[in-house]
Amino acid sequence: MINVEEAKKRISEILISRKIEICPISESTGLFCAEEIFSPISVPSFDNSAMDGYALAFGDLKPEMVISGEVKAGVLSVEKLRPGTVVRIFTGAPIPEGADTVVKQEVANVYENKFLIDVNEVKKGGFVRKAGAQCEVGEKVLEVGSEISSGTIALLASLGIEGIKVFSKPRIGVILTGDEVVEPGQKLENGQIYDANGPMLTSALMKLGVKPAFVEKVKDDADVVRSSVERLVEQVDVLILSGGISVGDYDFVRPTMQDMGVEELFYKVAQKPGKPLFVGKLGSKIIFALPGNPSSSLSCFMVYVKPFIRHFCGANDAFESNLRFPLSETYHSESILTFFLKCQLKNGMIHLLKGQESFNLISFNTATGLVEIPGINSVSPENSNYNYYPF
Ligand SMILES: Nc1nc2c(c(=O)[nH]1)N[C@H]1C(S)=C(S)[C@@H](COP(=O)(O)OP(=O)(O)OC[C@H]3O[C@@H](n4cnc5c(N)ncnc54)[C@H](O)[C@@H]3O)O[C@H]1N2
Ligand code: MOO
Repeated sequence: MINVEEAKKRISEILISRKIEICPISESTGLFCAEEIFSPISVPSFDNSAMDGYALAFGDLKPEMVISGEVKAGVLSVEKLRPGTVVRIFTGAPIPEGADTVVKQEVANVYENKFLIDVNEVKKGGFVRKAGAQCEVGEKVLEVGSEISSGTIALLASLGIEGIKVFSKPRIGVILTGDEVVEPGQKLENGQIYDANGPMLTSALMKLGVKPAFVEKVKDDADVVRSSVERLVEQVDVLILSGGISVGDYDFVRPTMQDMGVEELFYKVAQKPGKPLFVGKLGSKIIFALPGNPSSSLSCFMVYVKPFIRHFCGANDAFESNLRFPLSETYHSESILTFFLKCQLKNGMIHLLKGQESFNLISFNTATGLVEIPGINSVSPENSNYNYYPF
């Protein structure tokens, strides 16, 4: 059995080969950039007004000046400013040659074609958005591995970029084991339970922008588990199994991995829930076998599978889990295991919830995430910071 830090380290060291594709920017939200982007133009590409008002040369400023013309946004050619005069100007309109300052209309008085101003209200260069203020031509604006948000898309669009190279999402499939597990909608016979892990893992994957290639339920039968894994692993980059990974007579997942020659990266982590976690490699395929209890499955997903998938998707910060918050109460544990507890993050504090058993889902509804309580101390004091994993 290894500890949580060692398990995280081994996952962060898995080598993967990502694919790259070109994507229209409008379809790239949530993907990760696979190239450095350098601005093809300066933005703004011309000096322009930040306000509706009047443009003038600060050196010519006088309490009374003549309004000699008008410039509106979108005009393609603009006359030079006549010395000693002002021009009416609108937000986004080009600053005429000879002008260097804009006065917003709220502080000016206008009488016929006269512009009247308290000169103390005017700041040299005021309300002029200079060419290149956002970025200069050739300036780096995006790093490899940065996540594309609506804001990123606005930035790329402002540079006239229509498509970018992004990392392809991995293909991921889910296999659920357990003879007792039935689909919602079916009648529950004695000894049966409804499948919580299938919908839960699907939802957690969808949140990462990955639609599972399949979610297939298999019987607790050695031959069926093996033939299903052999067939389905071919279809994906990452295979996730739920259940059947413990030591019972009907837990066939680890023996299957051994029979198939899957290289075991680790099995069993000193943690609760989720101790019998298996991670392995078959050629270029990565296999996560998560324990069947839903809390154990979700906890292992959040702590190990999620960062790995984000890494596969191209995120450059996938393994930097720096969310740490103080506990609202002291937590006592006699265990050497690291605990991942369902909690609520409220007003910057972590509040532990009732019903922490790994079969118990009642607090999943109100939980905002998990908190990691290291197993080395028997007392985890309130107000100290602990790793937090948001759902
Ligand atoms: N002798 C030992 N027994 C167990 C150990 C151990 O160390 N020695 N570890 C326990 C721990 S910890 C866990 S966690 C479980 C993990 O067991 P498996 O991964 O083999 O999972 P199953 O036995 O198939 O199922 C466990 C539990 O979860 C329920 N389950 C399974 N699939 C689903 C699903 N899709 N939706 C909802 N619930 C599901 C299943 O009915 C079981 O109750 O092993 C302990 N045993
Ligand atoms: O540690 Mo198991 O994962 O109790 O539920």
